[in-house]
Amino acid sequence: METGVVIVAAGSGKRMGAERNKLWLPLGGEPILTRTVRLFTSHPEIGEIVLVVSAQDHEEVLKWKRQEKLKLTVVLGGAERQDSVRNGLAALSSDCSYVLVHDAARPFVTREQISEMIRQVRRDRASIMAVPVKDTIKVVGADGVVQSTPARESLWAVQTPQAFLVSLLREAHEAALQAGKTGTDDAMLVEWLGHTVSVVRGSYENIKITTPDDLWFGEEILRRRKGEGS
Ligand SMILES: Nc1ccn([C@@H]2O[C@H](COP(=O)(O)OP(=O)(O)OP(=O)(O)O)[C@@H](O)[C@H]2O)c(=O)n1
Ligand SMILES: C[C@](O)(CO)[C@H](O)COP(=O)(O)O
Repeated sequence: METGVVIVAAGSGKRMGAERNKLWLPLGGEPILTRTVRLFTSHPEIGEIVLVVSAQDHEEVLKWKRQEKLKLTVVLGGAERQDSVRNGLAALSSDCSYVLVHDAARPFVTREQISEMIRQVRRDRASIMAVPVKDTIKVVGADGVVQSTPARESLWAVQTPQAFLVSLLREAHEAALQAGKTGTDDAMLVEWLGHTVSVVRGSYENIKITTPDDLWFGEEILRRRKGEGS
């Protein structure tokens, strides 16, 4: 029962405000993109890798793939993250039974966390990585006035990898496409089918590089890990 990964890297990085896709920015001296991809090319339990990239990055990624002799499939993404995931799913081989979906903008996931998600999805068919929120979260209306304050103990900040039975995720994406619904993560689409999604407690280090300050946090995470010899 093959496990694959769809790594989504086809965004434009608008919130980073860089001149090109944020994933080419250096982190510890290596582009975020290549750092994240190597986490999976070096993982013994990942049998297949599909990397979803933008048209602007396509040629450069193919050149890097050839230079590094990497076994991965490169496909083009879409307007929304959901479209990119769908394109990645379509490129998975027929013998891939389980899939992890991971943001290329999350270069700090660990080998052990990837293994944990693979174990969990074989039991639960749908599982996500998340951490309990530390701040109080409020729902605020367009008028800038607080509408409600959900109980913090029930709130988790969702990360990736998110892991699914391939057939389940394909069904969820097809249903969302037919309904014209867009979710901000893949688990939402599975939840809309009424399927349960389990949660694996992740790490606060598994940040998504989104805005410039995340680069500083990221360099500090690398420094700390280097000091710990990991
Ligand atoms: N149409 C899209 C949008 C996003 N992503 C990917 O999904 C991950 C999470 O998205 P996000 O952090 O929002 O990246 P961007 O969309 O590039 O950032 P922004 O929203 O600031 O433009 C990233 O690895 C991004 O490359 C993608 O593959 N296809
Ligand atoms: C999937 C995700 O990383 C979970 O937190 C997040 O929803 C991605 O959102 P983005 O706006 O596409 O970065």
